[in-house]
Amino acid sequence: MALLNSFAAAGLKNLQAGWTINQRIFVLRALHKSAASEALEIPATGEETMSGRLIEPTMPVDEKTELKTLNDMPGPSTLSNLVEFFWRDGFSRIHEIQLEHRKKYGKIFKSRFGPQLVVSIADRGLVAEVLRAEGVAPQRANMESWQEYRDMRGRSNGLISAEGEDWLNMRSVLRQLIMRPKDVAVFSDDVNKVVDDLVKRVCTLRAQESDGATVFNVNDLFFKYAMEGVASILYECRLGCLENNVPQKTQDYIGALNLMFSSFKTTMYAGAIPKWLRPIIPKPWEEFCSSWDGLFKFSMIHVDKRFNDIKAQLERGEEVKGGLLTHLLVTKEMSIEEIYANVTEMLLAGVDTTSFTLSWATYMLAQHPDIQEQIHGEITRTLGPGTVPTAEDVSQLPLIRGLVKETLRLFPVLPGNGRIIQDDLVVGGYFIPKGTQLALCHYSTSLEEENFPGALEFQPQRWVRKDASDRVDNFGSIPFGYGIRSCVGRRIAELELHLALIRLIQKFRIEVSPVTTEVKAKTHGLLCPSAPINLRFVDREN
Ligand code: HEM
Repeated sequence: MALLNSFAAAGLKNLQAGWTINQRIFVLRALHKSAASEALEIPATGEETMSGRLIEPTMPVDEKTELKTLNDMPGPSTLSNLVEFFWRDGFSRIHEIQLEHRKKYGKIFKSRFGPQLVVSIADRGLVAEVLRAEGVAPQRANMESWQEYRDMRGRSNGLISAEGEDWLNMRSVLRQLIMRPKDVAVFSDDVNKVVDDLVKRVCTLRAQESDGATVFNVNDLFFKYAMEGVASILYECRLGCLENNVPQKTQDYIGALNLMFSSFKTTMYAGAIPKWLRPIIPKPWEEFCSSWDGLFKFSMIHVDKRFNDIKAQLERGEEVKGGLLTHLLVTKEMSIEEIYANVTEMLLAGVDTTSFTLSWATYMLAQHPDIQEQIHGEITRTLGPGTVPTAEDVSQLPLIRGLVKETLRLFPVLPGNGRIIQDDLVVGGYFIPKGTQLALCHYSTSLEEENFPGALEFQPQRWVRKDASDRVDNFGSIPFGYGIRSCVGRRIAELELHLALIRLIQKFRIEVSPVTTEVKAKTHGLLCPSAPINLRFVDREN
């Protein structure tokens, strides 16, 4: 017992790496009763969630419980995965495959991709267990190709690609600056100026069409809005994305970004193709490097410019004022290389994610005119007609927040997320050894009827809290992740989304254009529209 207690005290971390699986299972079984429920922070039975249902304890604390191993776990064979992904274009249907596999194999299943084994978790309670058990520096995925590029060019890592202590240090700097709504509320005015330009751009684009209302492929427009918005915060300057003539440097950057995403499969292969094959198949790696070169170059130009402006101001004895970048440059909490890497990776993470969410949200509004009217009513009643909203106003507009949450529930930009577990773990009755790659199936849990009654319906009001005791932390839908490694840009994204949507709904009635056929989601790295979404923006009377 003393032995067990000392293990329990040291947590699961101390399970010796050199032990056989059976030895580790033995100790975990013994720990099961005494400590595992604490170590894994299993949610208490009866914990209430937003949908009013209970999180069931998924690891029954029962003496007779036998832990199963990965060998016992169901899942598709390597052959069927190969057919699914390479023959049936599974890369663009990863979200659908999640649903199919959940139905066929249950809440937890394994898949093999060549030598790589992935354990998929497709259940709200199990996802909660995994994320609540995370250590101080969780690892998302294997970032070898990102790391190789950075080593080759002598570049630092940003938050997305960093691990361990490096990541922890940078995360603790950024967390204090942008993780709370009130931290980002100071960017309201800057974002609102970008929203002004978005509204003007809608008017310019629709005026070019014969009906004076249609904007074709709204994602192009929202991509430019998201890039301009996030750059106004990260670089503290405007890029001119929403102007008629987009400046050449900005166009070059957009080209690099598109190369990174449009050749998603190619860049994925860049990581998957062994190094010795590169002389024979050089293109994926070359494209991967050249798009990173473009992204870094663009960030460096803007960071250096701000650095030189600050230096000049200091030399003139002027007070230096500014936002996030100014803070990082002045306090030197990060090295200049770390600043380059972080703004580069944040810009990369912050553009498509936000623009796809805006495309889906406006598409949903157009398809549900009654809901659009309810939201318009809430905005008008709360703000008065035509008032430009600020970040503070958003807390008074639960339906706008519900609109964003519901959009991200139905279309989680990251349909799945990854973790490489750093300690042996027991989840769903299985022993999963340290180092295993987990896939958290957010798309599938978001569409689970048990988690969200009427799961396929668009119901922003389901997120409106009835009173303060109404819990909203539903692990069924966590589009920004959860915990210490969750999205650091969440508050920035929400600010951009809320302010843009309020203004668009205030000014326009958004309708589906007759030339739009039903648009479904496809996976292209992120969950994105499979066809252009064309919408009509009709002036409202008020
Ligand atoms: C709708 C918009 C967005 C969504 C849905 C989203 C979602 C996510 C998700 C799911 C993760 C992984 C979390 C995890 O592993 O637990 C993530 C990570 C991250 N996101 Fe976002 N994101 C959005 C916008 C942004 C924006 C605007 C920025 C930057 C300004 C940003 C910067 C990042 C960074 C740097 C990380 C890595 C954090 C880390 O590893 O510490 N994201 N995001």
